[in-house]
Amino acid sequence: MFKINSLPKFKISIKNSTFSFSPNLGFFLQPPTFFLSQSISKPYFTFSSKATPSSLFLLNRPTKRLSYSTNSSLQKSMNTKPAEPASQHSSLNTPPQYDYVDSNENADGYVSIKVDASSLPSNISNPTNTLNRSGSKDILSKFKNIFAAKNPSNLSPLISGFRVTTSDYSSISYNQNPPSPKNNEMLSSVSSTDSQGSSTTNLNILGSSNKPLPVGSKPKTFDPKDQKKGRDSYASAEEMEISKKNTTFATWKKLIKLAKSEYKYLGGAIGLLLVSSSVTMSVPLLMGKIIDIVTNPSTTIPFGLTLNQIFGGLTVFFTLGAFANFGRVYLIRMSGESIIARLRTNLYKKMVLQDMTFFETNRSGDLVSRLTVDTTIVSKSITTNLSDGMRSIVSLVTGLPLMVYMSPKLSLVVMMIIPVISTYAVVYGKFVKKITQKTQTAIGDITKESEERLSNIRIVQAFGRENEEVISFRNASNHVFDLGKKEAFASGIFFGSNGFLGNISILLFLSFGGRMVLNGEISIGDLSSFMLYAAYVGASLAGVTTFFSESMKGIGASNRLFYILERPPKISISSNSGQFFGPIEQGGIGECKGQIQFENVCFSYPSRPDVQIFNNMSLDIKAGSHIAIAGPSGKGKSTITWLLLRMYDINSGSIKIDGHDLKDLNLQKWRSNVAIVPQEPTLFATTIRQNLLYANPNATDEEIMKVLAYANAAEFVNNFPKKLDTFAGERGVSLSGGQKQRIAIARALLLNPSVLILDEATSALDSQSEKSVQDALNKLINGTSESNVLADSSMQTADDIRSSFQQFKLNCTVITIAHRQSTLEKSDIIYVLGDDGQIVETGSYNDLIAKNNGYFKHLMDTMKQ
Ligand SMILES: Nc1ncnc2c1ncn2[C@@H]1O[C@H](COP(=O)(O)OP(=O)(O)OP(=O)(O)O)[C@@H](O)[C@H]1O
Repeated sequence: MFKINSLPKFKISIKNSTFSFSPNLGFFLQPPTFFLSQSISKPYFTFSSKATPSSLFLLNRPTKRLSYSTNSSLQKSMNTKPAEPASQHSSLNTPPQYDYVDSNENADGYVSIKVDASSLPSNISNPTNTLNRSGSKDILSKFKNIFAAKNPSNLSPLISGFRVTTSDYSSISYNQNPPSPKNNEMLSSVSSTDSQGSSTTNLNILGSSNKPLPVGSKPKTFDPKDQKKGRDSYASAEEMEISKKNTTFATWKKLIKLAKSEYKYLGGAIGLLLVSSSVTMSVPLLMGKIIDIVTNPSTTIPFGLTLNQIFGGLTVFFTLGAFANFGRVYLIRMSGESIIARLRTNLYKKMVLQDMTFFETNRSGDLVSRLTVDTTIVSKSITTNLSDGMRSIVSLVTGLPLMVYMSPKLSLVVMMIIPVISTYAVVYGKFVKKITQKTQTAIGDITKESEERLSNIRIVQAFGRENEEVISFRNASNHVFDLGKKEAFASGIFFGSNGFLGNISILLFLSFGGRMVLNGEISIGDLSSFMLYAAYVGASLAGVTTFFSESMKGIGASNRLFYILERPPKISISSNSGQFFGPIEQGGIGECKGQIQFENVCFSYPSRPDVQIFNNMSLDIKAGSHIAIAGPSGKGKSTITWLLLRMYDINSGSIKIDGHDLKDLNLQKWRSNVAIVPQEPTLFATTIRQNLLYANPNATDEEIMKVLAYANAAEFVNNFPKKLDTFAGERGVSLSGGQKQRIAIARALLLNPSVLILDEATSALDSQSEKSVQDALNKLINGTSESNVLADSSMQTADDIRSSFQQFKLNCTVITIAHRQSTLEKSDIIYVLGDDGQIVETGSYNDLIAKNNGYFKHLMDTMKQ
């Protein structure tokens, strides 16, 4: 395990870039997890020193400035953020008067420090907080803070981690005369003297309070504008390009097309809609007639019916209407659900068939949001909303002529309002479309941020970033709220004024209508019918405008779906095109032997076209050979494997498998010939058995145990109470790094591949385990072992299992990417990647290491240091 005292020399590393951490952080995080956003891009310091008699480690979070000094005149100081104008932070200009209360040295040499923060500056709330945390051995590995406020939202950025690891320190005291902090910085300082009194170390940590925030500044957390930066910008540019082509009319056509397969149900629903609407629209007419009959006994009743017979008949008529309405709603809802299910499946299918660039530029949380939220909105807009809209339109187009029929004069009065409302509806609808697209994007942002953070909660907690994450989430959530507020305001104005206009038209109607009744131009019954029709028409008009605005919401959301549905993957993974390895009589090109040739390959990642990874790089790997690829970090070793799987297309040159150009091969089938154990193996949140079956769903438990034994994993799996049924946790979080790697090796072996790629496959194992996995693999690869078979449940250890192996040889090409000598030694040929994107040396380990000024020899020598 990593020991502070063993650090070689004085080191300072600054993390002010989101994507790069210095190697010394790797001690704590295996594998290091990087967040793909700006929110932890604050400077991060690790600090260690052997320049003092004892080692000292400091872990300091969003500290603005850090200075370190020893009496040996070693001084480092950094400013990581331009200072805020002093005037804004005058109250923070005074150094805080922390009272040092207690320090206590644990038996293991770690020091706990207690600081009374009661005299914190008044603008920091909860001034009675006591900073009190003690260190333990765990602190280093878990990044627990020694200093932290009880209410971290007030003080968290102050000093987040401090630890002195030495038994030499006899005292730690608070420096009463710290240097003046600048602007909003607050200062804490610890000085210590070693037991011999021969050396003093002063640590001055200048931090800042995040409450109150400096005027005009925000914590660097979620900023919607950030979403436009970095990798999101690539996706949004492409998405905007596609969205631009989708006019409202074109989108509508596509939406209707989506509903096409439901035409039987939707047709039935439209039929029932006409029935129920006819019933509804006849109500005012019938009511008017009944009022006239009741108020004027001389009125003749049609067909000589009695009033009771009329009521009985109407009850039957209305029941028919009710059934028709039920059928309409049921059919519409059912079609809606069916469309959602189909839409989601199509969308998911399109997503999983996309190329890597798509996934590098679109975050999974956002994609999930499109799959769930947007599909629901779209489906609603083409079913329920469409149905309600149609009902309103039917009411409108039947109600209006009836009104005109009853009284053209009154109709003219009422209809004066219609153009105003319609214009209004169009303007409002356009606004709603825009805001919905923005809101859905913002919801997608929330989903992707929270999904990423929650799935990496260990890192969040280990870095003590809970607070910032909550702030970031709150900001993202507030962004949605802000958009919602705008929509609410617009809706308020729209519906409020609509209601007002409706009421004004009623007033006009009553004043005109009343006079007409008095003049005998219209009967009371007809006026009542007219009033009911006017009410229906008014409601329909409101319905039509709602339909319009809801449709615009649907269109806004559907543009987010059509971007994916219509995006042709840059590399097609279609299952029925191209040549495939397999029996010639079945249309194949013969079984895959595993010969691999890279010829003058030039490549740069699409998201970073300016950085050339390979420049006329050539490789020739014989079928069935065991080769290794070596080279300094970041030179493209893993990239070779991604190109081999055609995750990306090369810029020029060619890659051939058994002489066939990779571009001519059926990708799905080619990939099924390759097994990869990646640097960071990923397991799914299911049992170990299911994870293994992912490679080969037909494998038996016996075969599973066999490959587990080869991967030196049988023993620990057998030791789990639930053995193969042990749950691996999300992304394999319930297993250690080494255990995950071994399961991943077993999974790869279970595929029985033609090409096996081991990308640092044993890097997380201790040397003993690595040796045993490598031995097993080497035996498999070279076929010298009496290996094979096994797993009878009575066999408890890997040795038991291995001893029952029979002759077995892994008959495939093996590509190993490794740094360790023990791994490299075993390969037939090593290809060494150099600085200029080419293979600079090729040969066996012994040949390469024998070259005195050789690149490989130099590489190996550097790693030994
Ligand atoms: N998806 C990507 N998009 C853009 N650049 C990438 C991508 N993946 C890797 N790179 C860059 O390509 C270069 C080669 O990366 P690669 O992972 O192949 O290196 P490597 O030799 O395997 O390194 P290591 O030994 O550290 O694993 C690096 O500079 C890396 O930053």
